[in-house]
Amino acid sequence: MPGIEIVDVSKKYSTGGGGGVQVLDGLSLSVVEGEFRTIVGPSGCGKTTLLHLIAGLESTDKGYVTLPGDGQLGFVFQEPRLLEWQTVGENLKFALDGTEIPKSNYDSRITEVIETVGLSDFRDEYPRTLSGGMQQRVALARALCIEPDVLLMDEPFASLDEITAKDLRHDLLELWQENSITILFVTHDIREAIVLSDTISILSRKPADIIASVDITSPRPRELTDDVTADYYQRIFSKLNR
Ligand SMILES: Nc1ncnc2c1ncn2[C@@H]1O[C@H](COP(=O)(O)OP(=O)(O)OP(=O)(O)O)[C@@H](O)[C@H]1O
Repeated sequence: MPGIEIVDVSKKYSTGGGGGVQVLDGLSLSVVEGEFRTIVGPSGCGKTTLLHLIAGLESTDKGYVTLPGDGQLGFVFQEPRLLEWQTVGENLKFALDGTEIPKSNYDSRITEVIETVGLSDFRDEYPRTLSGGMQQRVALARALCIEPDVLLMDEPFASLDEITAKDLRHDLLELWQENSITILFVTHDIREAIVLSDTISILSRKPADIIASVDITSPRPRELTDDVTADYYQRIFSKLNR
């Protein structure tokens, strides 16, 4: 089934001094529908730019992107980016307002998604009263409540402590397995990528190209400390470091 198709995409940012920064130059990538794909690559190579182009937050100079299903898209950033003056429930309602989902379904949808991320008792709380990990759970709930076909995740666990990140990785995999969502995940953490992904695509320095895509075939659940994780790490790191 067609998933995310990124076809011959180029992007150059203009800079103050003229010239500009060519971040992507004819990049193509196919992600199968329902796949969990992770992108790793050197800092500044264009990973966030790629997610922004897929989400339509930036426009491409050349090439195009197609999405599976109705193209409904959820985005989870490194920071939760919640509306501080709205409760957890209101934050989700705000996201639903941008969709075709009938208003009469909002309440049940919000109840279901908040329960899924384990925050049922916090629906009427304001973000500032929640820990960083709980806020990131709300951000995940907000992305999920719109019934996305695609979830784009830009280093979503990078600012969390390791225990919280581990819990969230576990929950994310469960959610992904229960709902047929195509996930494109960006991380600096190669071991995190191995624990989560079906396939890891390694980007070069900018203008970014795909150096290699490595299928992770070991059975889930996987741990950061597994021997097989260490083997994949060596393989991926050596390609990344070329
Ligand atoms: N709006 C912008 N205007 C000009 N240059 C930009 C803009 N956004 C990003 N860049 C530049 O484009 C390049 C790619 O940035 P991007 O954030 O996509 O990389 P990244 O791989 O996500 O980086 P990191 O891993 O450090 O988060 C960088 O050199 C960055 O400075």
